[in-house]
Amino acid sequence: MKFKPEMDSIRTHTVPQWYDDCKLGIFIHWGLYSVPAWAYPSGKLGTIPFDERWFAYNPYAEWYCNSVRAGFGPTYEHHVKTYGADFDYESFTDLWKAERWDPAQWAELFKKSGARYVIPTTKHHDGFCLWNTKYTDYNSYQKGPGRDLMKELCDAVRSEGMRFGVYYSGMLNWHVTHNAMMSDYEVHHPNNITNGYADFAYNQMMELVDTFEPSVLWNDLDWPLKGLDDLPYLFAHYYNTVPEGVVNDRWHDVWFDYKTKEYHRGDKFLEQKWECCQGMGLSFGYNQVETDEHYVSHNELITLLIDTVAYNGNLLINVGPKADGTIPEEQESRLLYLGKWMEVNSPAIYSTKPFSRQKEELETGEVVYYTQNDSSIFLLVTNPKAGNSTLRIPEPAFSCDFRKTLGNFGANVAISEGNLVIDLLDIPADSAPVVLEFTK
Ligand SMILES: C[C@@H]1N[C@H](CN)[C@@H](O)[C@H](O)[C@@H]1O
Repeated sequence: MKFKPEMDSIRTHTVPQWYDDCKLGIFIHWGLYSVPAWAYPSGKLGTIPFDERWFAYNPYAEWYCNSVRAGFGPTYEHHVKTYGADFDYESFTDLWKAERWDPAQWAELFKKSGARYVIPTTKHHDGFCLWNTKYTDYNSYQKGPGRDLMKELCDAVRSEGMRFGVYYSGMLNWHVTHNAMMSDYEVHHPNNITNGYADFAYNQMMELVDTFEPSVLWNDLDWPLKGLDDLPYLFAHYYNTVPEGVVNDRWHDVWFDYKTKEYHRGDKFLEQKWECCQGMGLSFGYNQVETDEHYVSHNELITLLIDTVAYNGNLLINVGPKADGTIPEEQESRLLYLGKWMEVNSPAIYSTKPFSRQKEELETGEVVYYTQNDSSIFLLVTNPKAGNSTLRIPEPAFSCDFRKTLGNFGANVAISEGNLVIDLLDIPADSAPVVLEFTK
């Protein structure tokens, strides 16, 4: 076995090329919380103080159970009015049927979006498992849909040639703890997390590795503090089982292959491989309260991908399916639009590296990004003006030859008075970002 259960050995693992090259993944938050599918769209993570103002007004619909446990606030009031004060969260297993779910349809849509990996929630904070785990009967095979949702999805994703990863909520399990979490401290120090629970989480993670051989282990929030000594054994087993596997950075700083960001992106890492995850709206789980205005626009989604890739990141964009197994039209429409853009412009995305410059904001309002591969430099112009316009880029970062535009628009390129001058021609109204390729 190449990897031994000791951190000196684990630290020899490197990020496999596939993960660096693929750039775009699909996150899926689907679970019991998809039945009520209700949250107060209070604001983006990072814009609201991480105290009661966040936890009792949580825009994350997948936090429904905790929001109700708060005992006050809009979600609690909605629950009492809709289901009654005595309706406990576990009873949603009787209402979750997934009656319209076709995993092949999901996989086809994700493939069309240009995504190359898919990471579903196998168990979110509520503790309900979406695979036929032997460690609890609180799972989708024994209850609710009566199906091994993860096995069906894994097979469908892989049959479309995409990689399958697993999200697991290691630190939180609200089927085990029963108090409302109303502070960041409580989230990272849940009471009642015993050695027994740490063993449960370890055993489930090992079961996920052996059952699915996932390309990504995406643990969330943190790992049970009583189980930190188990992690070298988990990582060694994982890397020996899945040599091209990667793990994220939410394991109590014990180890990571790549760093993660969630919604707020701040300073990017650039030197360190990273991944940004977020919903298309304010929530990961489907929230029936959200309308199109809460969602990033179609072009903003593409810019999000560009702004991530230009800085050495991957974008893990989330899909929140409805309880019946259908994907909300607003989300499907954005994935198809992204996929159409990728059909033409993916050479500037897949298998690229950051350039010496990543982003420039021009005086005329356009924002220009750069990526590169071994033979080309790509210049990606977000929010280009409709019709014909001229971009002036002072002190250009390169003087190589303009090769072509990617897409149905024209461009004339010249160096003038030390500026790279680009005439963009025939840009449609409300255009998606446009890309020009230069030869090194
Ligand atoms: C991807 C997101 N991670 C946060 C924890 N930072 C979760 O609390 C949230 O529900 C979602 O799963």
